[in-house]
Amino acid sequence: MSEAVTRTATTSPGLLASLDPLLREWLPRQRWFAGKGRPVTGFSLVAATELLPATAKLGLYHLLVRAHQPSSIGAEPHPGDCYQLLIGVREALPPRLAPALIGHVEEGPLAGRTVYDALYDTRPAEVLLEAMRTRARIGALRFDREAGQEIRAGLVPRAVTAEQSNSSVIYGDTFILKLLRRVVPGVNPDLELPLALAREHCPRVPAPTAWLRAELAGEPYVLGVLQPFLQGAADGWELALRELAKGEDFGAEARALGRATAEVHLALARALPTVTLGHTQLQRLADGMIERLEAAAQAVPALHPYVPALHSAFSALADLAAEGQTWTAQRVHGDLHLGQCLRAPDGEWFLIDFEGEPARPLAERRMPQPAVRDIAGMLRSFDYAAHSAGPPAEGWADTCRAAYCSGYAEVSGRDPRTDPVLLRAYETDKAIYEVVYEARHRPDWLSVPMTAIERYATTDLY
Ligand SMILES: Nc1ncnc2c1ncn2[C@@H]1O[C@H](COP(=O)(O)OP(=O)(O)O)[C@@H](O)[C@H]1O
Ligand SMILES: O=P(O)(O)O[C@H]1O[C@H](CO)[C@@H](O[C@H]2O[C@H](CO)[C@@H](O)[C@H](O)[C@H]2O)[C@H](O)[C@H]1O
Repeated sequence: MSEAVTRTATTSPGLLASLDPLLREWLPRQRWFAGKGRPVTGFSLVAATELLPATAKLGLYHLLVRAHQPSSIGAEPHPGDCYQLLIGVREALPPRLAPALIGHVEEGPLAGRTVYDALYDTRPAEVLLEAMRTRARIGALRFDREAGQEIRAGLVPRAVTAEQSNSSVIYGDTFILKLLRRVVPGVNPDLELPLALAREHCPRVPAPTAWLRAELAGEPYVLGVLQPFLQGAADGWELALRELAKGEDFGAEARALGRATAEVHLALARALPTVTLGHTQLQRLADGMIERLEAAAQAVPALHPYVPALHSAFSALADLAAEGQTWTAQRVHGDLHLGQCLRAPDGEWFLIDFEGEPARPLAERRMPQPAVRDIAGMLRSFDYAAHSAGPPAEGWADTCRAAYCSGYAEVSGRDPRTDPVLLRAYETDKAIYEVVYEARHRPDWLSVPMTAIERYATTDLY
């Protein structure tokens, strides 16, 4: 497949060829690399923009590269995922940048120089913030800032080193920039939903201050979002594990989280269209869940014995649809779990990361869905916490579940437990997603969702 390449005039055409052998080795080792388990057979350049001249002491390229990989057996041929890279070029790396090393270039325009992941370096990170501050247009890159939002010059950057699906830089404890790593064309919910919520004055989500986009072959790509940094905030996952380790209950926080989730859902339902899901749509929803179950069982054989029993959670949903049950669907978070909830030092909860499940197509992530989907994600997360450290703490998770649902009902007027079939279907679907996610990214964690799978396969609805 041929693809139009966008590059600024000064970008050398031999650049990608000279980086190719280094990227083949480096890219698959990154946590955010989505094509784990299949070799990278080559790259093609989607866009290249020189942000600092490579001839200088420090060069900087913004690259969008497509990684070619053989399709999984039986899967449709795929052009390969497109990744956003910020490549720094230096004579040699100072020791502080050693973990960011990509390699030493042997041939081509950068021969003899060292290239590295420049997001971890001060000057390149400053270049990005400055470009957003000044609403720069460089090559295909469009840096924008929300009207009325100011960015002070000179904020000092530091990269977030935690392993994530994307990569983030904090600027002076004032802002955090998330650079998306695997990028796809279209409207990205990670910018779309926080902007919509900000315009609804929803206080539970940090409002985007600025963003980076590209226009390539007539298609928009969201590449990054800058938002206020919640200084001193702790994420729900850390807090839950801390309370568990102390033998403390997390009910009050779970209730507050339920309230926060409902506030966000109500604001999303005001800001963006809602639809009623009738028989055909619910049947399609159940069919999609069944397809994912079957695909997951192909990918992770440990699921095989549970397939028939799990199937019944989805056919129960289809049965309700056939009886005439309907549900309202709206835009949702799409991948809600404790790690996506931040508690500020004053005790207020915020929800972040509206990208949805990164492995699903964008169009699917942007579809209105029953709000129960997010609730199921959080309930799974309490279960994860209860099973990830020490002996399983089932009672602790049950208290969290009940408190979270009650908190949600207090604000929304609807208790998720009044939809047990839908809730079970979504929890099962999420646990199946988690099995695949863990098998791919964190095999040591596989037993956590597998324990839930076993339970769903052998117990009735609550
Ligand atoms: N507004 C914020 N304030 C403080 N920390 C944040 C903020 N947004 C994100 N973070 C931190 O950055 C981490 C990664 O952000 P997230 O949007 O979840 O990215 P990813 O898609 O890579 O998982 C979060 O787990 C959180 O610790
Ligand atoms: O990186 P993202 O936040 O977009 O989400 C992915 O990674 C998550 C793990 O970091 C994964 O979440 C699963 O593990 C969590 C504990 O680490 C647990 O709280 C969640 O309930 C569980 O789903 C998430 O599924 C994945 O999309």
